[in-house]
Amino acid sequence: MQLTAVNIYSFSLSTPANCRAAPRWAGAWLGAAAAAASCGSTEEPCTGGVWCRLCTALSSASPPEMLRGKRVIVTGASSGIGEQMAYHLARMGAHVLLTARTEAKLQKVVDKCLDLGAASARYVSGSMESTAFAEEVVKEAENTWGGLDMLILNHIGHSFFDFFNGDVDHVRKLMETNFLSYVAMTVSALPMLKESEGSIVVVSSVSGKVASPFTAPYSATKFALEGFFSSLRHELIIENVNVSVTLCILGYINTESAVRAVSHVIKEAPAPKEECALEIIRSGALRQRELHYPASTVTPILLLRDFAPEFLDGLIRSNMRVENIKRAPPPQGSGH
Ligand SMILES: NC(=O)C1=CN([C@@H]2O[C@H](COP(=O)(O)OP(=O)(O)OC[C@H]3O[C@@H](n4cnc5c(N)ncnc54)[C@H](OP(=O)(O)O)[C@@H]3O)[C@@H](O)[C@H]2O)C=CC1
Ligand SMILES: C[C@H](CCC(=O)NCCS(=O)(=O)O)[C@H]1CC[C@H]2[C@@H]3C(=O)C[C@@H]4C[C@H](O)CC[C@]4(C)[C@H]3CC[C@]12C
Repeated sequence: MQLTAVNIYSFSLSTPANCRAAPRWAGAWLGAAAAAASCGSTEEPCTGGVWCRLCTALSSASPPEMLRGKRVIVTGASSGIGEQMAYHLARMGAHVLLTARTEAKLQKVVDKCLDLGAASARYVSGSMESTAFAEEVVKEAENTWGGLDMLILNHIGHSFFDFFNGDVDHVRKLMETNFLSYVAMTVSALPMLKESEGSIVVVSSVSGKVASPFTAPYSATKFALEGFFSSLRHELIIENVNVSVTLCILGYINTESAVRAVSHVIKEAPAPKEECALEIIRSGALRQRELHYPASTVTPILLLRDFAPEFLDGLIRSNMRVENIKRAPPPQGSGH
């Protein structure tokens, strides 16, 4: 096996020539030498997806050198997984533009990013309920950097883990925050991403693939992301546009807001946000189609969805302490 290794965080990364996903980023980010490398494997031709054994082996690597000096927007970066992504990117020497609503938290994250070694770090605060703000964030990147390499769409608006109470306004607001703003940022960023042959990373959930109780509005926004960005991926490929779209399918992660919302109901232990954040960055840098994290729970769920959907539905309900859900009152005028 002949591999081109790239300096790595704690592992090593190689670029196989028979991997359809690799030459794209290898050519653009690592130079012709890396792109010409070959792993020589004839065992399993790569599909460019998460199922390729070769890619899976390679994905035990982290891509910090690939991100050095790259210009990255991270949304929802004031807490949780977004905050952790900002720190990883900073350690990798990227330029980061962070956004969320709470200015005080963003300032702290920016300060820490600078301490950790970010090439530069700044923030724009505002609410993604407005597509005008979503566009403003991308404009800020254009004005500051004159380009963009990676757009990480991660924020979510507040939702409830509860029976759906008939609040249509909440569903509309959540669609605007969790879905429409993602579309608006992508539209504004595409010219710069085409220019840099960059990447779009969409942070979604198992809830965007399989519905569970108590997440109706949230789940709807995540299913919408899958439909929109999977269609967009097709169109970019048809038009030979070298911008990758990575959809991150996450299970339960130990962020404060998630643990607060569901720990009294969900029996399983959450996966660590730090590792999750690193996996998201890696999957984007490697231009993977999808990330499943943690794979040990997400991958079996997706298999059961296709082969035994009713069994899966029963399993989902039986893994919840439904008796611990305290119904919130319906909104006024909902007729419930
Ligand atoms: N944690 C989990 O178990 C899972 C998470 N995911 C996904 O991972 C991503 C991150 O989740 P997680 O880290 O847990 O979330 P957090 O609640 O920790 O973070 C949410 C972020 O979004 C920001 N935000 C909230 N409302 C708005 C708004 N209206 N406009 C702009 N920004 C806003 C928050 O900052 P501020 O309040 O300052 O605006 C914060 O930075 C989400 O896409 C989520 O769906 C998927 C599966 C599981
Ligand atoms: C209910 C959680 C959303 C909490 C929230 O409102 N965050 C924003 C806070 S802020 O406005 O103050 O900033 C849900 C977020 C992630 C969900 C979990 C998930 O996506 C994975 C699982 C999917 C499965 O279908 C249901 C259980 C999940 C653990 C799911 C539970 C609800 C969330 C924690």
